[in-house]
Formats: sequence, structure tokens, C-alpha cells
Amino acid sequence: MTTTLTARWAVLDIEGTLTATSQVHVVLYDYARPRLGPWIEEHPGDPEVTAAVTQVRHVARLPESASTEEVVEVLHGWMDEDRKAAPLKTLQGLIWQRGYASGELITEFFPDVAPAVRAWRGAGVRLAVFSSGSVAGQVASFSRTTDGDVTSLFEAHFDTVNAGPKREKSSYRAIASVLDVPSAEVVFFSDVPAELDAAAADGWQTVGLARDGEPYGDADFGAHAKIRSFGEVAVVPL
Ligand SMILES: CSCCC(=O)C(=O)COP(=O)(O)O
Ligand SMILES: [Mg+2]
Repeated sequence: MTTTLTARWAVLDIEGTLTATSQVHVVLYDYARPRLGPWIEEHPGDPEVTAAVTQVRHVARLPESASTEEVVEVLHGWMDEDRKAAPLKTLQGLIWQRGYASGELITEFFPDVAPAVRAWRGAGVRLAVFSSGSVAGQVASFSRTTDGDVTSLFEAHFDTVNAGPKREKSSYRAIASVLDVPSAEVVFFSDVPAELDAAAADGWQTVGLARDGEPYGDADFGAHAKIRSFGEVAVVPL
């Protein structure tokens, strides 16, 4: 059965919603892990890199003199515990950008994703992304997928830097305000119930992705709509 939702914007999470969790935790994290140290060493004059490294030292309470090796040890620890820390996400995003540009990385969406988002977009629904992955990483990952370059489908990208943490209502308020629509005209798709709770608290429509074999496949989505695949829902414009 297909459920039809009416919304001006559909905002999509990535990990567990568009791609398998392993696409991020295995493919992308394994790509970034050995490249973090060399990237920091090779970009001493890049203000984004130096700001991220300074932030890592600050958050991890390392001395200002802490070496790249010590910083990388912290970053690897954060990756092991999947901590969505902004400086880690910034550095990963830069590394992934290069990986996608060089053809070493390709994003594999769940098979139901591309047909659905193309149909929603074709019907006139506007599309955006809200992920813990940096905006740079998001755009790079959409530029080279097994369904082709899908960047032109998405008009806006949000991360924990330009919107805020994904489990806080204020982030969804900020996004709705940038999109310039009432919250009720936005529908958010995510596999994480706490993210849906935060979006709903701001008045967004919410849909939980309970995908087979994924970490939240058996989660309790409470009052949120729940689907197992995008094939179960149609989004049409207001
Ligand atoms: C190329 S974007 C990678 C996504 C990422 O780094 C991540 O942590 C995914 O988090 P999400 O908020 O999409 O669940
Ligand atoms: Mg997710």
C-alpha cells in the first residue's frame, strides 16, 4: 500500500535512510581513516583544516602543542564510536570530496531511493538533505552514485554546522526558517527516532525508515509514520 503525503519540501537523512549504514561506517570511514593524518600534514595553510584541528585539540583537551599523530588518534577514536563531531565531519568531507572526484568512491543508494526522489521532484516537491556528514561531503557523495549524478535534484543541504545537532528541535526550526516555509509543510525522513522526535517537536511531518538489516530496522517509531522502503510513500506538493 502507498501512503501519500503532501508537503512543499522533503528533507532527507543519509545514513540508514538513503544508504546502508555500512556505506558510511565501512566504505567512507575506512577511506578516511588512513588519510586523516596525511591530509592534515599536507594542508597546513588551509584555514578550514587548521580550524578543525584546533577544535579537535580543544574538545579533546589536548595541549595546543599536540602533534598530528595525537590529533589523529582522537579522530580515530571518534570514528570508532561514531561520534558525529563537527571537526571530524569537516575533515572527512574534504577527504571524501577528493575520493569522489578521483573516482575512488561511489555512493550506493538503496534501490528504492532514486526512483522515489525523482518522482517526488518531478511532481514538484523540493528536496533537501539534513545529515551529520558535512555539506561538502554530502554534495560530493551525491555527485557520483550508482544512480548517476543526483546533485541537481537537491536544492539545499544542511549539516550540524549550518543547522545544528540532529536531535535538537532548534536545528529543525533553523532549517524551516532557511527554507522559508511553515514547519508543517516540510516532511523529514530519517531512520533515527530521536531525530524524528526533534523534527516533530518543531511541527514537521515525520517518516521513520525501518529498513531490513539496518540498526534501526526494529526500532520503535512511536507516533511517527513508519515505512520499510521509499516505495511505500508518495510525496506530492501542496
Ligand atoms: C558523505 S555524507 C556521509 C554521512 C556521514 O558522515 C554521516 O555521519 C551520516 O550521518 P546521518 O546524519 O546522515 O545519519
Ligand atoms: Mg541516519
